[in-house]
Amino acid sequence: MFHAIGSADGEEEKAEEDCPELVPIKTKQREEKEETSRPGAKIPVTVITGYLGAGKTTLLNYILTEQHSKRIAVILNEFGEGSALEKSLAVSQDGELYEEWLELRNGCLCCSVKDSGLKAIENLMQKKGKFDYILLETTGLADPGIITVVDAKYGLNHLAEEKPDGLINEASRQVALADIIILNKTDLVSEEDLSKLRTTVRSTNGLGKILETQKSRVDLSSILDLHAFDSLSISLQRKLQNVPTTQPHLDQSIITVTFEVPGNAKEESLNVYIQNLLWEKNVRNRDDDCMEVIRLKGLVSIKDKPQQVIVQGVHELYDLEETPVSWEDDSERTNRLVLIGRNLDKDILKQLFIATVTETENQTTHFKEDQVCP
Ligand SMILES: Nc1nc2c(ncn2[C@@H]2O[C@H](COP(=O)(O)OP(=O)(O)OP(=O)(O)O)[C@@H](O)[C@H]2O)c(=O)[nH]1
Ligand SMILES: [Zn+2]
Repeated sequence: MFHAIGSADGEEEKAEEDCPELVPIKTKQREEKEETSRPGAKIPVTVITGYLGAGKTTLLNYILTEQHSKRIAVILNEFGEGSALEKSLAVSQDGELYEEWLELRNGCLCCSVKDSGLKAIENLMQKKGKFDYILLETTGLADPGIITVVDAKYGLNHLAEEKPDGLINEASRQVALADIIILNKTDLVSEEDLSKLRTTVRSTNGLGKILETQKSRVDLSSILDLHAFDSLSISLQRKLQNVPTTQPHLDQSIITVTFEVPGNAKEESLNVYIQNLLWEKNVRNRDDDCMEVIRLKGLVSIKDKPQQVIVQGVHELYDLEETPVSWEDDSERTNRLVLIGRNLDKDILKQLFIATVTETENQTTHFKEDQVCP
């Protein structure tokens, strides 16, 4: 999610006019109600991320110029000086400069912002009303609905890059967070190298859809329905069922762990389980390394709730969302979780979840209150 930053009292009145009032966060619930009564009322925001030069702008330009029936808004969120202007020019085709939204013939809009993505999106809502999709290019934001573009030629190097202090490198993090991973520039590598990259990417993120492209020319229908897809818990259930637990490809590398536990969890116990992983970070594996969860996704069964609940987590943020789908009967109730991260031990994670569901006291075995992970 975007964090609202209060706008400075400006000398520039024009800029202030363009910046609408920020909407308080408490409107979220109302919006969700609206969405259920009016399907499709929420516009999906997709973040396009990826290593320097992987092909993000190429992808956006492709979307902006390709003929399709969708109304798409693209926000180029460039943080570097100068590059925004360069990109604007590249996109506008006729060389027209814009600070405003640039309308393209195929029903798309494009805009470049340097600071808050939120400002640009709200601006867009006020001026243009309805869009099918909003795409946002960035190198840093983390939010569900993420497309990561990977350079087929240098991707493996980026993924293997070692960071000081054992930190997770940026390329791995981007792949771990992605819903869709585009292996771009396939023209530059042999089938053998491509297959190595595919295997590494798959072992990092067992959940995401992998696509292969040249010049980021991807089938648009396959990348534009990320949120729509997830809100249907039936498809999520089917999708999660096919996710395998992966083996670490490199030492200390990110893997995907998945398991299923039948039964109901009390909402409070479920929160404790998730918070121990994402917030307290006090769950350790057999080597006493802290588990680091980057992404968490699941379909869970909560005690006294007839509906299936989706849990989504990205780094420290997570939320539980009731779906409109009810469990058919009690025998069917089951929890399916997918966790992507480092030092993950499937057995321990599953055991802890079983303890959560059955409310036995073995919760403490792998939690060390006094030894919080960095
Ligand atoms: N050979 C080859 N080159 C490509 C392909 N896709 C993109 N490129 C080139 O790769 C370079 C970088 O592409 P961009 O789309 O600017 O990459 P980006 O991710 O937006 O880059 P930054 O914004 O700098 O991080 C450009 O020169 C593209 O023309 C491809 O499939 N094959
Ligand atoms: Zn770019």
